[in-house]
Amino acid sequence: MAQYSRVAGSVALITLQNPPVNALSAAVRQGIVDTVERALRDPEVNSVVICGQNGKFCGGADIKEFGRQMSGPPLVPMIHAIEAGHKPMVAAIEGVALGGGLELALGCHYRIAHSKARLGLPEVSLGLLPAAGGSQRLPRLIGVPAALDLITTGRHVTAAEALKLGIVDQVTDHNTVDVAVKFVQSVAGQSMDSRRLSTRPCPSLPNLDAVFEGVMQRVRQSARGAIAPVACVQAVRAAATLPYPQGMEREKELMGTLFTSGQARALQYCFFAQRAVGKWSLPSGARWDTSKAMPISKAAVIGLGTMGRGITVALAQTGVSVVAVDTQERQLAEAKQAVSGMLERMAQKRGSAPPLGLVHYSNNLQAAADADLVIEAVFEDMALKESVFQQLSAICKPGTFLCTNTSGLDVDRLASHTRRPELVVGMHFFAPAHVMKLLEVVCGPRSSPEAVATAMQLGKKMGKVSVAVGNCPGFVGNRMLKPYVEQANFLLEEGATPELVDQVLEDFGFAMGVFRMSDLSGLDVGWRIRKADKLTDPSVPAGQPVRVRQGRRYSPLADLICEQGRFGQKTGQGWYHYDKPGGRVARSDPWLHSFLEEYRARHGLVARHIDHQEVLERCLYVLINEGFRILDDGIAAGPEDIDAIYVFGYGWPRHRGGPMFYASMVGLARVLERLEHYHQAHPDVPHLQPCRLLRRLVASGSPPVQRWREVIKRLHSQL
Ligand SMILES: CC/C=C\C/C=C/C(=O)SCCNC(=O)CCNC(=O)[C@H](O)C(C)(C)COP(=O)(O)OP(=O)(O)OC[C@H]1O[C@@H](n2cnc3c(N)ncnc32)[C@H](O)[C@@H]1OP(=O)(O)O
Repeated sequence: MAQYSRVAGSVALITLQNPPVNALSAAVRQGIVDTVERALRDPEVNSVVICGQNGKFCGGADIKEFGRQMSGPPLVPMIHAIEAGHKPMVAAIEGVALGGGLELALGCHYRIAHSKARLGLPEVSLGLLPAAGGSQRLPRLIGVPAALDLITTGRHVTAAEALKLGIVDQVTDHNTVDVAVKFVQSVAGQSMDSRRLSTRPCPSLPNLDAVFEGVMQRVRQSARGAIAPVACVQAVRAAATLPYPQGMEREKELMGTLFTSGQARALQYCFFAQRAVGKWSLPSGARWDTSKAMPISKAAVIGLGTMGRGITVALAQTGVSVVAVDTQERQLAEAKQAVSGMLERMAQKRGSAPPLGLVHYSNNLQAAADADLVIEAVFEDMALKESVFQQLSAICKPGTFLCTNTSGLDVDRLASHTRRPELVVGMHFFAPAHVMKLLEVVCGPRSSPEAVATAMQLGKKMGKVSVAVGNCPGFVGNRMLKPYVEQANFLLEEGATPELVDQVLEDFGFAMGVFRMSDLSGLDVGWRIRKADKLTDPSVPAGQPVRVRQGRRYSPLADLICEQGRFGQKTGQGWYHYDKPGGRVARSDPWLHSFLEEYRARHGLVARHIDHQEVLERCLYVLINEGFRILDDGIAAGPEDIDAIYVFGYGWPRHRGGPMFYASMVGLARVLERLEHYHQAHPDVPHLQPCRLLRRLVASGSPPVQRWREVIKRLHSQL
């Protein structure tokens, strides 16, 4: 809807009304068309201001309409009619002007923004391009390089930057609509010819071809297979090289390909998944909208290794006062330096003061006594964590939430070492904790709704995508990672190389293949866990084949690599070779290849040719299969939770929508058939055995991923 009113005698005020973000739904577009026509017709009106209800100009096209049959007036002629209008039109931008919202504003003759407004063309992050003339008007307004930056990254800019770039004509701290009304009266009656962006030439650029070639190369590299950024470059190129009408044709043609693509569906699914995970519910019935989160103004972080330091930085950045505790003086001193350095660098980038005063350091656990919430981040060792929880339980004031940053240990067991198990939850951050967007909030069977709500809210405040998950070894992310890494190791035994496996996964779109990723995280981490799980124990029962543990196939390859002191990047050697310890460029390592050959020979394994499809299917489908088990076990509430975890924490390519969405795109019947095939070939690998939920979903006709929750509910209610 759009409301029409007359203000200051001769100004028509058109207010977009579609809460919460005034998205351009069919009804809003119809409202704009009608009210603009009315304003142009009305002889009493000499100028127009367009604004949005509730301090938000417009969040763009209505994404919910994309999957449906289009109805209502299209955006392009609607915006064209505004631009062509003979009365001055001003966009009064408060809150946001994004996507179609900014394109609407670009059709206006002037743009006035509130200083707190954010503007951008984020269509690329939804697998689209600004196809309501944005790809043609913006380069004409601000030049090709700046337009390419905004359109290919989708980044939002502040009003101040928008003014500097020339996107807006004025920024105000006052009531934007009042300022716009005053302004539009001052230009009423003037010719708007020079203000119509579509009639302007694109500012010329020397070496146009070279600029576009360079940009295209960079964009292709960072896109990792995503097609929208490439189409965005092509559209801007059309603006720079073609007259406006032909440029618009090209924009439409490129959008036609993107609009119906699987990638656009995947990216739009991710948009809604990211929002859906905030609306958590637990098997106990506790929910996001009925559970009260407690305010956290003082937190404590215990253990200042890499994770503890990152968490401290992330908390301080959020404005939370932190007491950072490590009982080892040397570690404490190093952490102090590292945390201050990180805070200073981040502040310098932002051009603000570092919040150094918010962080206090102590070598005594007692310093956590009056914290509202404590995050334990000591070494990943159950006995050590148990002792810390026991002490915290005695030291902390009543009501302090006790959280653990464990990456997979039993949160409920830790809770049982306290006198307040209901206040214990997992807060599993990902390294580096001040950068990575994901937070798994692990809910034990005794965690109270308030504890979960508080951890979820704190995560949100820290800018994280917080996902509530159940308590089981590895939770969601690491539980699914285990069979994935295991398959990769089996593939090496059978004849693949780390280079082949990584290449296939990186071609799929992962930022890093499994072996490169393991080298980066440190191979010793997994080794320690396998030791704790008694998998590497040399006292494996006599006669037990060396490639079998606990009755199933086991590859000791990673253990043997660790025994050589090869822990990955940090030691300069792992699955790859690095120039020096801490080096980042992974090089193929002839030692590793000979080692694999000797290993196969020792175990009577004959290397065979393994094609890309097998690598991809075995690594991904086994991970997806575990995802179905997690859903069946109720450890994740829905596929969106798993997908958000993989996209935001594990480098899963966003344009593939997350593992569960990907499975639905491949076809559940196909995933099932391939798992059956591989399980038949490897009956000693239980993870390849298709899970019950997958079979039930296929039997139910493979419903779309958005309907899996219903099937899961039905399945459980029949138990
Ligand atoms: C045929 C097409 C031709 C032309 C091309 C034009 C294309 C487009 O315009 S595509 C859309 C471009 N716009 C965006 O990408 C903006 C998306 N929205 C956001 O980034 C954020 O929502 C926000 C910055 C606008 C607000 O953030 P915040 O205050 O944190 O709120 P939420 O993100 O939680 O959103 C609240 C609520 O609104 C829903 N929503 C937001 N934007 C849209 C939208 N464009 N269409 C439909 N719905 C939208 C969002 O899903 C939330 O809904 P729930 O409360 O139900 O979860």
